[in-house]
This record gives sequence, C-alpha cells and structure tokens, in this order.
Amino acid sequence: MAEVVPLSRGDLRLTYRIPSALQPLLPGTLVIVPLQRRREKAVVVKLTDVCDFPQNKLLNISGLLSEGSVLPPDLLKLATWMAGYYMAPFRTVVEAMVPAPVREGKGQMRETMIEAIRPVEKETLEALNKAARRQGELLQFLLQQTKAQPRSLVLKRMNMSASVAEGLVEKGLAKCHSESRVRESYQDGLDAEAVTASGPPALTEEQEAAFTRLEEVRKEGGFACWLLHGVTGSGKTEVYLRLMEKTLEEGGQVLFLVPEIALAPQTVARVRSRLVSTGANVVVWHSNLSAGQRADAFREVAEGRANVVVGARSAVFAPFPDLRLVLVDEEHEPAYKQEETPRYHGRDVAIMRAFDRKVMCLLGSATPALETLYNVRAEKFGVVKLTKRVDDRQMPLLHVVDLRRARAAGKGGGLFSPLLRDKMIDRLEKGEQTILFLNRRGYSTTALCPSCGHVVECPHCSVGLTLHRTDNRMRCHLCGYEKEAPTYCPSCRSPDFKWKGSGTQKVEAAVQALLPKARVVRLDADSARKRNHFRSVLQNFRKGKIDVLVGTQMIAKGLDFPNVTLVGLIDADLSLHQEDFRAAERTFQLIVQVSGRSGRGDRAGEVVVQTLTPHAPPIQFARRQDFDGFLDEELSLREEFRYPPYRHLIRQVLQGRNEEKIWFVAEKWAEEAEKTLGADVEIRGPAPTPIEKVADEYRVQLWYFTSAVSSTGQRLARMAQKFELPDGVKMMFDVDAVGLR
Ligand SMILES: Nc1ncnc2c1ncn2[C@@H]1O[C@H](COP(=O)(O)OP(=O)(O)OP(=O)(O)O)[C@@H](O)[C@H]1O
Ligand SMILES: [Zn+2]
Repeated sequence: MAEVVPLSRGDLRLTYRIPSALQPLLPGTLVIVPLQRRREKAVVVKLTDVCDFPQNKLLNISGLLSEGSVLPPDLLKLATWMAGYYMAPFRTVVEAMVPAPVREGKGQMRETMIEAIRPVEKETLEALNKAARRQGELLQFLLQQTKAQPRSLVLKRMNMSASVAEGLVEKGLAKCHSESRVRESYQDGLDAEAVTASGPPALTEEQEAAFTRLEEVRKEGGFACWLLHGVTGSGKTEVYLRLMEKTLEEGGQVLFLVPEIALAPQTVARVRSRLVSTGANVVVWHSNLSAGQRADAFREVAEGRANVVVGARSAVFAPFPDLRLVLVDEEHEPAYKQEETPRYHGRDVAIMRAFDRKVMCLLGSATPALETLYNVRAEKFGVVKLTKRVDDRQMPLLHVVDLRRARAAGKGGGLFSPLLRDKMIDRLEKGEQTILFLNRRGYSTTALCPSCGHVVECPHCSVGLTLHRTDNRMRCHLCGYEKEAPTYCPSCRSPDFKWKGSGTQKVEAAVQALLPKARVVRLDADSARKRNHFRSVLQNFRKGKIDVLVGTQMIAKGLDFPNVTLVGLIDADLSLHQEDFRAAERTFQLIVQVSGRSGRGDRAGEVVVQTLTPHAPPIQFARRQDFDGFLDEELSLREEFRYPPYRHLIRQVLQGRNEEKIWFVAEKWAEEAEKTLGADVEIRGPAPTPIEKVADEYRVQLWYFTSAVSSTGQRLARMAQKFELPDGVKMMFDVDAVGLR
C-alpha cells in the first residue's frame, strides 16, 4: 500500500493499494488516484503495510504521472518538514520544489539526429548525385561529420526540405534517431575573460588559515554549520572556491546559494568560470529560466551530470543524489526569505538540508544576521574570521555628516553635504569613481500643500505617491497606481504645491547639476526594467565609462570595482526609522555593505554617511567597524524585549476589503488564540500592519512570540482549519517573519 498526498488537497493523507502493474513504486513518484469520483494528481509519500481502513475497501492507484520518483527521499522528508514548520499546504511545497514540466510528467525536449550509414561505395554516391542531386549533397555532408547531427540544423544550413533527408533514409543511406537535448541554462560571457585570465591567486595568510580550518571540518564529515565572517573585500569567495574544488575532487556535489542571481553577476561569473575550467558542470539556477530549462536543470542534477548548482533560494531544492557541501553567501540577506507561500527561509532550509545529508553548511557574510551570530555565541555554529582585506588594502575611512548642522550652516542644504560635494568634485578630477546610494526610487516622495495641508496619497494604499520626473507622473510603489503629476494642489488648487523628499532620480539630477561633465548612470528598479540593463551598466562601470553610479539597494552589495574610492550614503535615516525591530540591524548592515564597495583597489576608499541622527548606535558602531560592540548592544536589546533571536516570531495577517469585518474577525480569532495557546506563547495584537491598506485591502496583524515554534505553529494551523473564515477575508501565517510591512 502507499500513502499519498493529493496535490490539490494540501494536507490530506490517504492510503491506496498499488496494483501489481505499477510495482515497484517508489516514494516521491507522482501518481493519479481516484478521489470522490474524480482523478487527482498526488505524490506517494510512503510505502506502508498498515492501514486503519479495511484493506479490501481500499482503492487502487490508477496510474503514473512521472516515470519514477521525482522527489528523492530526502526532499520528500524536507517537504514534510517545511509544510509543518512553515504552516504551508504540502502542495505548495511540492510545487516550489519540483518544476512544473517535471511535475506534469512532460518529457524532456527531444531532437532528431541524422547520420550517414557507412561505408558508402563510391559508385553509390556517384549514382545518387546523378539521380537525386540534393540527396547526394546531403549524403556527402553527412559523410564529412564524425557523429550524428541535429537534422533540423543540417537541413536549415543546407537550405533543404525534410523530404531530402527522408529520401536518403528510405534508400538506407542514412538513419535518424531521437536524442534528449539539454537547454543551455546560462549563457553570458560577463567579464569571463577578466576572471579566467588571472587564475587562482595565492591565498592570504588569513584566507589560508580559514580554509585549512574549514577543510578540516569538511573532511571530518557529518553535519556542521560554520560561519565565515569576513570583512568586505576580504576574499570570502576565494575560500568558498577552494572548498568547492576539494569537494568536487572527491566526486561530491555542491550547492552555492546567493540572495539574488541577477544582483550577483560578478560572484556567479567568478564561481562559474573557475569551476568550469576545472571540468565541473555548473548549473546556474535563476528566476529567468524558462520552465523547460528549469526542468532540464532539475534532471541534470538528479541524474548526477551537473555537480555544482549556483542559484537563489529555490536552488536549495535541487535534487542532488550526492550533495556534500552547502554554501550560503551573504547569508544575512532578507531576499532569502520567500514572501509568498511557502514562506520559507532559504538559509534555514539550506542548513536543514545539510543536516539531513550529514554534510557541512558554510554561511558567509561581512555582516551576519543576528540569528546567526546568536547561534555562533551559543556554539551551535562554528566561526572563522577574516579581519583584513586582501593585499593589505585598508578598510575605508567613514565620515558621518550631521545633516542638521550642514543645513543649519546654510551650505549644501540640498542633497549633498559640503563634505560629500567636495569629495565628489575631487574624485572626478582624479578620474576615480563614486557610488551614491539611496534606497528610494523616483524623484520626490511626498507632496504636501503648504496652504491646506493636503498630502497626495494613493487612493488604494495608505502610502504617499512618488513623483517620477522621467515622465512627470506620480506612482504608488505598492500597487502600481499612477497618474499625471499635478502642478497645483488637487484639494485647494493652490499653486504653491511642493514635492519633498528625494529619490534616486533627484540624486541623479543633482549630480548632473553639480558635475556637468561627469558621466552619471542610475540603477534602480525603474531603470533596470530594460533587459540586461543591469549587467551592461556594471560592465561600463568596470570599463571606466561611468564616473558616478547612483542606485538603490541593487548596488549595495557584492560589487567589486577597484576604481571606486568614494561612496556616499545620501540618507542613512531611511532604513533606521522603519517600523521594524530589525531596523538597527538593517542599518548597520547597510552602512557596512555599502561602505564595503569603496577602496577595493590600490587606493584607499572613503565613505560619507549623511544622517539627521549621527549618534544612533548602528551608525556609530558601523563608523568604528565595531561588530562586537554592535552585536552586544543589539542582542541585549533583543533579549530585554524577548525578540528574535531569543524567541521565534510567527506573524499572522488578516486582510480584506471590508475594514470592520477584518477587525471583527481578528478580535474573534485573538480571543480563541488566547484560550488555545498556552501561557508560553505571547500574543500581540490585533493591530494594524505598518502599512494599513494595500491595493484596497485592509490589513490587521497578530504576532506570536514563542520558544517552541513547531508546536505553536501546529496549534495555530489546527485552529485555522476549524476556524470559519468569512467570505472576503484572507488569512496568512509567516513563520520567522522577515518582512514586516
Ligand atoms: N588571495 C588573494 N590575492 C589577491 N586577490 C584576491 C585574493 N583573494 C581574493 N582576491 C580578490 O579580492 C577581491 C575581493 O574578494 P571577494 O569579492 O571574494 O571579497 P568578499 O569577501 O566576498 O567581499 P564582499 O563581502 O564585499 O563581497 C576580488 O577582486 C578577488 O578576486
Ligand atoms: Zn497604491
């Protein structure tokens, strides 16, 4: 008998008999089962001999969807764990793990190959040339080839129709067969020359020590989670590469996770070209893969032909038969958290996978997450540090500019403080490059009427609209609503109407005004909409065709440009004043990461951080590069309030169009939760989410703080199953929530 989970029914587990024609059936196989007079797709989760249902009444599995197992036992186990831990329907987890074409049992792309049947007598060829000239030409071509060629390609190149090939086959002079073809999943030569030409550098003393220690751990075998805590530009990638090479030498497979493939072209290119040159087969798993490419990549890995997978969080589900090393770069990045069901954390699932496969997991960052540092202090994770940049390069010098003073002094009241302005002028004169960072796109961000106090808000969301000067429209960054920008107040018609607050477009304009000769380029979600824009800008920046790069968090991390000697953080307060208990941590990480782009070449770098709150701890600790100081202070604050990492946070959001109804349901739920959950769970709320309304839906949240996250999650899930949710109300849970808007 087999226990199956129907894909459409989430949490239902049912037992069926396996007809002899379908034996042997492996767990992880996709099957079709009869269910309430319908045929449903399901996944076999377990083979079993016991069943509390009378065996003779059991129904048979009706057929196979996949030719064998598509979910190896370890992924099946992981899926079950994820569905429970992240309170997600099993179906959504299976969908996240297995690409649709594989799930739907679609075959691989196949191609017809053609070759000549040898030997061919000279006379035959001559006779053919006379009787059917085209067929003769084709045969001659095929005889020149050493192996079978794709038929369509050959015919196209020779400008022939399919009948010519058919004729040859009929005469018994050529034969065709079909072959599965792998779609190339990653083709771009981004700086490949620059990367390969240099070859592997000799490790610095610190890198060598870190590598030796980590390699010992890896060699020892068994699960171990380690943190590589290395300052920006300390050469963490080189340490990963050595560990990967060792693992590959032993014939094992490697998983290398990055937060976002598109934002890490340099790292991906470096890893890929280095490993490919040693003969490894590297699959790059990114969000732009077509369904077919994704399915091919899946099979390449499953069948052991690919030995390295580089990818964003969903690559954590690659079906490795022989995974022996897991690497998570920039492990602190919020992008590892999936913000839709199943709301899993890529880093944490990666650790689970390593644990299950009894192999090493290495997390790397210059600014590790507090959760990770907490685990290091609790000695659950090991740690190695890189405290210096390679080649004795200096860490950049960081200036904190008090914008209140700069403004009070009447100079540079605009976007740039006098200090930043002078340094920008200086860099342009010296031919060095500058990066300016502001995590807000658009031109201006708030429109306020000085006469009547009217603020222009999105009619569908509780946020202000942002002015985009490129097309003179105002837009909502949450729901996409847009409208032509008014020149007078829409409420009182006063012409004094003013836009305030700045976005990257304004910064770009201000640089252009200050440095008319400079070549300025802006990189943000608006400009990057054009395909390949991001990569080509980075290439031009590397080649020195751009003097000043202005951008959002897209340019905050990972970039390695030796000629950048100045980084300006236009407004450090943006991240500091978010309604999020991680605001200080994010600000600290941001300042350190952005600063880390400066001075990576032979010349020392500088950083100018502009803020209205220069004494805020994350700013001061970042200025002094005092990681431990920041950690001590932030951890003690978190401990005081029992926030993560001291307890887990489960966030629940109820949303819908009817505000009153949402609140009513939330209150009712809260009452029940008080009764159902034990005293060891602290409930907060119901309360409005920081952004109360998005796309016409009101949102109310409840927070649950718990030390026993799995059992609390289970109790909440059971409650949710019984709870009668009225029409028009949606409910979601987010375990270990990261995004809190
Ligand atoms: N041993 C070495 N000798 C010379 N150059 C090196 C060495 N190791 C790394 N590098 C170079 O130093 C630069 C920084 O390395 P890398 O990008 O790995 O740093 P990182 O620690 O990942 O920094 P970040 O956290 O800022 O991304 C790269 O250009 C890399 O090629
Ligand atoms: Zn909106």
